[in-house]
Amino acid sequence: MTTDQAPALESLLSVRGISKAFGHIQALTDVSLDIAPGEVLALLGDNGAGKSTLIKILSGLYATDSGEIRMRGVPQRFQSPADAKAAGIATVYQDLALVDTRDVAANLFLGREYTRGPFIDVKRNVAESRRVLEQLKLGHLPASGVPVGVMSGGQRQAVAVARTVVSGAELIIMDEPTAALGVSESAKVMALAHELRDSGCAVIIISHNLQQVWDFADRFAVLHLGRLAGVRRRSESTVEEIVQLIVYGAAGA
Ligand SMILES: Nc1ncnc2c1ncn2[C@@H]1O[C@H](COP(=O)(O)OP(=O)(O)OP(=O)(O)O)[C@@H](O)[C@H]1O
Repeated sequence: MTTDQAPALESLLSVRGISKAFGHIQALTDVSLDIAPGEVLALLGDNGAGKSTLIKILSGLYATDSGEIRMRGVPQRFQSPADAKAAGIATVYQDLALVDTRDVAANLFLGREYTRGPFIDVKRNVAESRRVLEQLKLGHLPASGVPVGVMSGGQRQAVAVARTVVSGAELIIMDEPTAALGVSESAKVMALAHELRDSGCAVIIISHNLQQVWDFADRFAVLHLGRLAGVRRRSESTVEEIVQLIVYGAAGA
């Protein structure tokens, strides 16, 4: 049995001994986890296992009761989502938070547009958007002229992910990215995680669906009743073992 806690490369994010309670409910107990640049980690667990709580802590939405978060070895104290963003962590929630009436370029650069004097430099924003879309192998998406509201679920997800790249994020957290998607769109979104990884970002994907993430994640971290039940490298584990961790909190149970 492998308990592959630390990745081979130097950690980008290092979480040590995180605990969090809501009143009498202990949502997380002593969770420690590492993720390296260029790695895709799937965060798995049954309903109520603590996935959302952990992600909200990493996103600066919840404070921890105890434990430590480091980015590139530097201790962090997130008091707001802005703090987590400033540390290089971007989270794509299921609502995607896109402006449906605006095009891709407007969404990618919302609030950080290139300007020329007092005006938004639309040409440059579109050109930079094309560059980011190409980088993520999303060159088929129109950078301008088409409101994102008319795009498919998978395309909108891709736009939300591309926006995290524009923001300069190093760790991108995707919260159930395929929950509302069909099989082929899901596969495209998961492939996008590989593009992020290949560009040196670290990616955490939260999922209920092990089958969907199995082929795409390098490692699997399983939460069970608020505790880290195990971390496994895909190359050294099986679907059956991960399912046991999810359901029973232990392999070979
Ligand atoms: N804001 C909150 N107030 C009180 N209890 C909470 C709160 N958020 C989460 N919990 C509780 O903490 C535990 C962990 O919940 P969490 O949402 O993190 O799990 P999850 O793995 O994301 O589950 P799901 O897959 O159903 O979203 C659960 O018992 C949940 O009821």
